[in-house]
Amino acid sequence: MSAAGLALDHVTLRLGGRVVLDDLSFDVRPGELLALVGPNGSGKTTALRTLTGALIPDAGRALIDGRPVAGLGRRGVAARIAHLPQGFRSHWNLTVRDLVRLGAARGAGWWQAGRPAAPDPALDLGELLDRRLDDLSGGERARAAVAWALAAPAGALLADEPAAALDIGHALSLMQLFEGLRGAMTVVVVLHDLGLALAHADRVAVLAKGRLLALDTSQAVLQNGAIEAAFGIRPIPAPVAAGAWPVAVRAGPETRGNPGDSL
Ligand SMILES: Nc1ncnc2c1ncn2[C@@H]1O[C@H](COP(=O)(O)OP(=O)(O)OP(=O)(O)O)[C@@H](O)[C@H]1O
Repeated sequence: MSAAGLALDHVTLRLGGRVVLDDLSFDVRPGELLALVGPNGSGKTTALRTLTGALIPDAGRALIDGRPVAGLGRRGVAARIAHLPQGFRSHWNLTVRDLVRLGAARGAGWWQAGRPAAPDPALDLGELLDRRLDDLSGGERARAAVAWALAAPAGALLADEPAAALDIGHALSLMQLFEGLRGAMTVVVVLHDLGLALAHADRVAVLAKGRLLALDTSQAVLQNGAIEAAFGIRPIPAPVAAGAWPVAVRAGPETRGNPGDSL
């Protein structure tokens, strides 16, 4: 399966009477690693769920490879997109091995799914395969969830805060795993850690109040003021070697008040 191109095209979406996505448009190029960042409530999860067709826009459309998501059906979307929701939990207290098997059956059926490949070594699940999910730590469960998401072939992975529970070593391994998928798969990853986003993504989309402030390279979003405008903080490039954390993020005096107030 080839990497999928994704897009939101002038999407406006209301939830509970409030505009959550406000004329939001962006393209994700086939095979790129795109980080989606923005303050709490800025619409990141809603944008991913719109791309999967789980939420229907009031205006505009979501597209996979140029085709409206609405016309693909649930199975059509599942065959193309792996969606790892925020705080993923399995309904059953499976072993990690069975969770990965379940992931391999997504979009097909148990009877059609081949044997899943072993989880990527970057996920460090070798010792955990026969442990049950309820007996794992939050970060171990989060790594198992990524293995679930990647167990079936798909043209794109939409991962909502997959690194939130991970220690720094496992978070870096996860981002390296995503980098390794480049080209073969499109990856959209929601991250709260700006260091991870800026260090590893091909491009960074900055959301605030349901609007796109920037979609550009890390260098560009650091320089064009989008990070300041979205979060009310000042990103400071750190003097570290390439490949390490490229920025430190320090609160500035302008952090008082609500992020995005200047929009
Ligand atoms: N079912 C709902 N009904 C009403 N409002 C909702 C509903 N779901 C989400 N919202 C609101 O939509 C806005 C965007 O939510 P969303 O989960 O997309 O934000 P987010 O950027 O992913 O936030 P976070 O960083 O906190 O995970 C929030 O203000 C949220 O309260």
